[in-house]
Amino acid sequence: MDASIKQLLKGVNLYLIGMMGSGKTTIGSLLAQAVNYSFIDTDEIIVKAAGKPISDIFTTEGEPAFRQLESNVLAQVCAYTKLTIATGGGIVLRRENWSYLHHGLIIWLNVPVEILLERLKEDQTRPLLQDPDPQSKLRSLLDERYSLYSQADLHIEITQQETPEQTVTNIVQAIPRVLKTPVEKSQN
Ligand SMILES: Nc1ncnc2c1ncn2[C@@H]1O[C@H](COP(=O)(O)OP(=O)(O)OP(=O)(O)O)[C@@H](O)[C@H]1O
Ligand SMILES: O=C(O)C1=C[C@@H](O)[C@@H](O)[C@H](O)C1
Ligand SMILES: [Mg+2]
Repeated sequence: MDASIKQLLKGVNLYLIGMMGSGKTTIGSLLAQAVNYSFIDTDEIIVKAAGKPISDIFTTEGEPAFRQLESNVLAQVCAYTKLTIATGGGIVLRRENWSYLHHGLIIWLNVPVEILLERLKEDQTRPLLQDPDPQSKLRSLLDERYSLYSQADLHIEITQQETPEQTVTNIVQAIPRVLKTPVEKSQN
């Protein structure tokens, strides 16, 4: 790892936000390795704790119950440092979650709907995408959430089919632009 990134980050957590399929889980794991952090995924923690897949939680307990579990997990993880955290696509929806996210550096993976659709066309694990018209569903979710995702500290625009490794390189190169020191971040 580049020693200057380590000095700059000072253990501050990296939160990946963005739409389902934007690559938070895939890229988060690689980004953690790149900056020598541990990796966690709020969706995975919820699935392990509940003992059932997210689609089952949505069906049996409903989306509000899932959102509460998500906030509980986020509240717990933000107490730790040196983490790269892949969040669920809807983490931005609750105002209280932002107070946790702002403990760290928030990175938005901004991926066009066409690419999301291509990645997720065979997917059955995302309950909100089990819709007769997944493209319109993704568009309306993105419209609803766009201004929320925009509140991230760092916007990573993915405009073409780039590899996860290229995206990680872009993120690592962009971090110094938004995080000169942790003090500056807290003053923004
Ligand atoms: N360049 C890429 N970057 C990231 N993911 C990619 C890329 N190309 C293809 N994928 C694939 O896209 C799919 C969705 O990625 P991933 O599960 O990481 O998204 P996510 O943002 O964590 O979604 P969710 O919010 O539903 O958890 C995966 O199957 C992943 O392998
Ligand atoms: O975008 C969303 O609302 C979701 C994304 C996934 O990460 C999961 O958290 C769940 O499928 C809901
Ligand atoms: Mg994920």
